[in-house]
Amino acid sequence: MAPPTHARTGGGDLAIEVTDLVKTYPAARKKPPVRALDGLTFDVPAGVVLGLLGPNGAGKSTAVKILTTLSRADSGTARVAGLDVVKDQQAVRLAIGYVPQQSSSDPMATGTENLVLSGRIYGLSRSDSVRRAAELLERFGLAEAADRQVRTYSGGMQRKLDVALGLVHRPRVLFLDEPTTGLDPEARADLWTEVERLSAAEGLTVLLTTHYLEEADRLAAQLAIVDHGKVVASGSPEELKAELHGDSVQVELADAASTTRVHSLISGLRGIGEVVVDGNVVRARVDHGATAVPAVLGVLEEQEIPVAAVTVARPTLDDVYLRYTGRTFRAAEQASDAEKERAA
Ligand SMILES: Nc1ncnc2c1ncn2[C@@H]1O[C@H](COP(=O)(O)OP(=O)(O)OP(=O)(O)O)[C@@H](O)[C@H]1O
Repeated sequence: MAPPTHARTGGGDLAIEVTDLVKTYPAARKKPPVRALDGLTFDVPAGVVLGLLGPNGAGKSTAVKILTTLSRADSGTARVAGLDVVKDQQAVRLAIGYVPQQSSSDPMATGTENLVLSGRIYGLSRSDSVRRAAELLERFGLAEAADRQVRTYSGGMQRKLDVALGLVHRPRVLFLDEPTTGLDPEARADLWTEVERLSAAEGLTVLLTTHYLEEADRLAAQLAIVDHGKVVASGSPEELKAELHGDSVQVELADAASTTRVHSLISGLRGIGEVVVDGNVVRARVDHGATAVPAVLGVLEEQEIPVAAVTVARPTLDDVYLRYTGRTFRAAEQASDAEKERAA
């Protein structure tokens, strides 16, 4: 497998530069230490939305905590808005906005009160804070709810307020940690539109972490795919998918018990690349979808294996992830969840 060649974009005005970050959490309760970052390297050109995509436990939040000065790496360097996150900690804090996974708003205060307080904390005068609060509430479609307590907001409204809170002091770089986790599809799409608008209209650099492939595909102009604390591939979603030639054939089986047999039958056909099993679905990378499907269906019919559905698709980010890590995104998430349960 060829190593990723474009983890660095090189040249231009870089808003974030991350070089070889390593972070190990110490051993706890007879558990071994956890190497959360293992030489993480990537950069983000100014004005770009970069998605740090990886399954749970890949190290995304740890990276964001280091870049937002909330945690320190064991080694490696990171610069944000041209400033070193260790040596220029205070200046970094003023140059960035950070929207953590957990909401930081006060549920008993109104939207306006939350924003005004945040403005005051950042050193804005009272009148500037009030003006900025009104401007942000308007921009995020929250003006009508401005004087309501935040606890009465829907999940989507609360998340928009969280993003607004991160923007009060007009940062140059905005960090969004898993911004749409827990939101329904409509609220998620709504927030995507807001983030797109922000980056387009204001030239804001946005680093967002996500474990939603669809979110990464839709929102990020550049992606860094993270696995076990390292960037395994990077580029625009289109570039990453275009690197995979051919198509992806998915065979959904009526009976999950036959997946192993189907895996070996399909693997034996000509023109077939990697074959993986994902639940009752067997997925294969093929040179040509149009010629592979009749061959796949032929061999399954011959063996009298019932098929629920067959689909042919252009490569997805899941295929990209599979190519660089050897497992599907869903399998990686399940493994990470199982690991967490064991550790608990
Ligand atoms: N404070 C901590 N102490 C010990 N281990 C930690 C700590 N924080 C994170 N980890 C471990 O470090 C690894 C990376 O975690 P991190 O939260 O950075 O991943 P992530 O990609 O953001 O995933 P998630 O979306 O689940 O937060 C995981 O194995 C996690 O269990």
